[in-house]
Amino acid sequence: MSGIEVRSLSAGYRGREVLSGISTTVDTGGWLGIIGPNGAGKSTLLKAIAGLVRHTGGVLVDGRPLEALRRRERARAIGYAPQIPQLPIGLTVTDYVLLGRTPHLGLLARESAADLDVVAWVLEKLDLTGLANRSLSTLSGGERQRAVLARALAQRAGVLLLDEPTTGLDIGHAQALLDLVDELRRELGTTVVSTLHDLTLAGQYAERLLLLDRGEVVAEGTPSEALTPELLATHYAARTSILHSPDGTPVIAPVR
Ligand SMILES: Nc1ncnc2c1ncn2[C@@H]1O[C@H](COP(=O)(O)OP(=O)(O)OP(=O)(O)O)[C@@H](O)[C@H]1O
Repeated sequence: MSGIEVRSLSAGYRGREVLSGISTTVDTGGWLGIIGPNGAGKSTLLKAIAGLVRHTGGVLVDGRPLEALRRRERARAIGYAPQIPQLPIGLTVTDYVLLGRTPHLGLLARESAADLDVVAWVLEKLDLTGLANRSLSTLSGGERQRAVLARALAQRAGVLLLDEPTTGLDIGHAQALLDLVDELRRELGTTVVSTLHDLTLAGQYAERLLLLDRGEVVAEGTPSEALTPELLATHYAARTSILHSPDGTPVIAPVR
C-alpha cells in the first residue's frame, strides 16, 4: 500500500491562489485529518492531491510523482469521494458502487465474483444492502452520501481521499463509516486523508490533524496539539472548551 507526500503545493482557480506552499507527509496506513474554517482550502487540497485541480509543487504516492502514473494506475492508487458528487441518474446502488471496481477490471472485462463480493461487503458495512436495487435518484440525502462513500471504498485504492464524509449522516451511520475506514487502514494499510468539520470526530479517528487557514498550514500535529482553545479562537473565531473522553481524545465543546 502507499504513503503520500505533498511538497510545496500551491493551487487556485482562474488565477486566484487558494493554497500556497502546502507540505505534509502521511505514512502508509496513516490518517491525516484536514481541518480549518469555511473557505480555508480543504476541499481544494484534496482535489489537488487527486489530480483534479491544477497545482504547482509535487504529490508523490509511494515516492512516485502523481503525473508519472497512467490513468488506470492513478485510479488504483487514489480513491476520492467528493463533497458534492455528480451522480449518474438511473443507476441502481449496486451498479453505481460496482463502478468503483472499474480500475481493477481488464479491458472489456466484466466484473468477477471477487468484485461482487467486495461490493456486497461494503453495502453491508454501510447499511445499504436493503437499498441495493433502488435507483440512486430515490435515495435520501444520507443514503446517497453513503452510496458515494461505498463506491470509493469498493475501489480499494491505496490512498483514500474523503471530503466531508460524514456530512448528512446521523451519528450512528457516521460512526459506522469512520469505523469502516479505520478497519481498511488497519487491515489493508490504506492511507487516509479526510476533511472533517466535526472536530471531535476528527480527533477521534485521525492520527494527525492539519489546520488550514486562508490556504496556509497554521498548525499540524496530534489531535491534542491541533485542537486547542487558542487555535480554535484564532482561526475559527470560536469559543470552545476542550473536554476529554475516557480514552483521552479531546472533545470540543462550544461555549455559549
Ligand atoms: N471552482 C472554483 N472556482 C473558483 N473559486 C473556487 C472554486 N472552488 C473553490 N473556490 C474558492 O476557493 C477557496 C477555497 O475553497 P475550498 O472549497 O477549498 O474551501 P474549504 O476549506 O473546503 O471550505 P468549506 O469548509 O466551506 O467546505 C474559497 O474561497 C472558494 O470560494
